[in-house]
Amino acid sequence: MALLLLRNRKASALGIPRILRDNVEPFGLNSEKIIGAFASVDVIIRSYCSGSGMKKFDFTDLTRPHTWYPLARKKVRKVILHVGPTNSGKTHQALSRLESSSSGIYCGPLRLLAWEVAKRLNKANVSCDLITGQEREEVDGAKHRAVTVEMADVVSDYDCAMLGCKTRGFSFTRALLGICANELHLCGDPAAVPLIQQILQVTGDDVKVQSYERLSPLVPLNVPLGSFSNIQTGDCIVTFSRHAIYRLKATRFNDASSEFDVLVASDAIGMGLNLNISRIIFSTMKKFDGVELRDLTVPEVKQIAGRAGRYGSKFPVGEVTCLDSEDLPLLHKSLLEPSPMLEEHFLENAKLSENYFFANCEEVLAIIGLMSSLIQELIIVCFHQKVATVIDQLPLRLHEKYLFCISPVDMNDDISSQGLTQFATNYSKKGIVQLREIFTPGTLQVPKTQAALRELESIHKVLDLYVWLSFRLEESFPDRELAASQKAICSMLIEEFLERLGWQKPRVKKVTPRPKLNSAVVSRC
Ligand SMILES: Nc1ncnc2c1ncn2[C@@H]1O[C@H](COP(=O)(O)OP(=O)(O)OP(=O)(O)O)[C@@H](O)[C@H]1O
Ligand SMILES: [Mg+2]
Repeated sequence: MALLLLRNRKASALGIPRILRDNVEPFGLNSEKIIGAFASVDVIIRSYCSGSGMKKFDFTDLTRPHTWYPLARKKVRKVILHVGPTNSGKTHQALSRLESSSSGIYCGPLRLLAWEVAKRLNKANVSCDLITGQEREEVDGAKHRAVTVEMADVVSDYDCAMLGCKTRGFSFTRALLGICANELHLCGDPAAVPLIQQILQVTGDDVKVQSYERLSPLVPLNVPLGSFSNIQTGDCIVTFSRHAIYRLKATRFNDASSEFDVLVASDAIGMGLNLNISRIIFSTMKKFDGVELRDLTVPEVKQIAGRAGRYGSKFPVGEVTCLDSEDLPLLHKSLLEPSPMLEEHFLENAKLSENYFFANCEEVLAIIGLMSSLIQELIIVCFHQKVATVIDQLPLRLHEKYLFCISPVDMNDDISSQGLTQFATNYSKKGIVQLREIFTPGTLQVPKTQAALRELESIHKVLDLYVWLSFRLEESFPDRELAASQKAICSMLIEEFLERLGWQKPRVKKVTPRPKLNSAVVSRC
């Protein structure tokens, strides 16, 4: 599901918004101001493009998204909600069930988690594919798949499915409603239960709640870290921006003579990873969320703090503290408070960058009213005006325009947006986009300045975009391997740059479950 919002004058950029605009009119919405509606992008785009199903699908009735997944609706799914605090064995229990099933799919919020599950299943001789936006590792004869949630398969029939409950907006809702499985396991905070129950009320599924208790203690400390000289082996310092991670790695812990085994991580670490961590240290309790610098929420604090002292790890008791003493009260308070029940906070939760806007909140809310119980799980899919404008000029078919519009491109980054434009232009002209004609690998070199570092990061994004497109337009983007190897070189050169700043290269480059901690970095994948 998505809320499509575009400026009126861009209404025809993709053709689709006009259809939506025309069809939301019966609701009495003012199409001059708002051209949006909740809709299943999947269903709309696919049925529109294929020319089939359009007659059957009533655009004006957006109130019954569960009916968009007829395969799942053929079953009365047994849905098990595994709920409890962090480190209580929810994932372990659900995965055990997945492992023993005859066929299954795991949908995780993070690539690392999908990777961890694929590894675990394959190790247990349960062949399992790994599928994310940017990679596909298929195992012969596999009846199991570990995927990132946006890749959830809603067109196959599984015995068992598992869905990580750290929400990812519409992808999560689509998977929740659309996965066709005899059993569906969800793991998460008790605060999500009423909402999930409400969402699933209309599906006829059989929903059960299974509660868990923490398996090992987590102790909030009364003393802050104060100084980095107090860092100990097993510590994990959590920060909220990639540059802060680099800075901390480079200037604090990574002295070549340092004996410390320390992990520097972003908040992505909170999404269920199992690592050997003795003490979590919040470098700050504030996070820039794309709009403003705000305090961490109760669930965020709990999720991140919950990485310390994982059951079965080297550290049977976890500790948590902050770098600065002034942050301790918020830490302690957050750990004591129950997570707020998930409610309808659509507009507050929706984040818009300067290129987007809510056309008319009252009217948006009128539409939202149609979907009341689902709102929490919805996110806005805004077709970026810049992308739509660029793509609309090109002689592409609708589904191709749609694909370029939803591609993971950072249009605020000049090099990335140029990359997308060039890919789309070449594709429309020649039908084939050869990376070597666009990109000269020889130009890659170790950056010497912060600006050069940013440029290299942008090139990495462009290569990533190429890989993403190559999975969707395989024949037209044939140089996936070259792109992937160049991406690896980019990462190496970035590490090289950091090393020159005094950062000690980690012995473990990829964060694996329970790695030897040594200044590894976990960031959102
Ligand atoms: N019954 C068990 N036997 C052995 N190990 C277990 C068992 N239950 C949990 N564990 C281990 O304890 C650790 C924490 O469990 P798990 O990851 O399932 O917690 P969780 O409740 O999903 O936590 P989070 O909310 O942080 O994701 C994992 O390393 C897991 O393998
Ligand atoms: Mg978990």
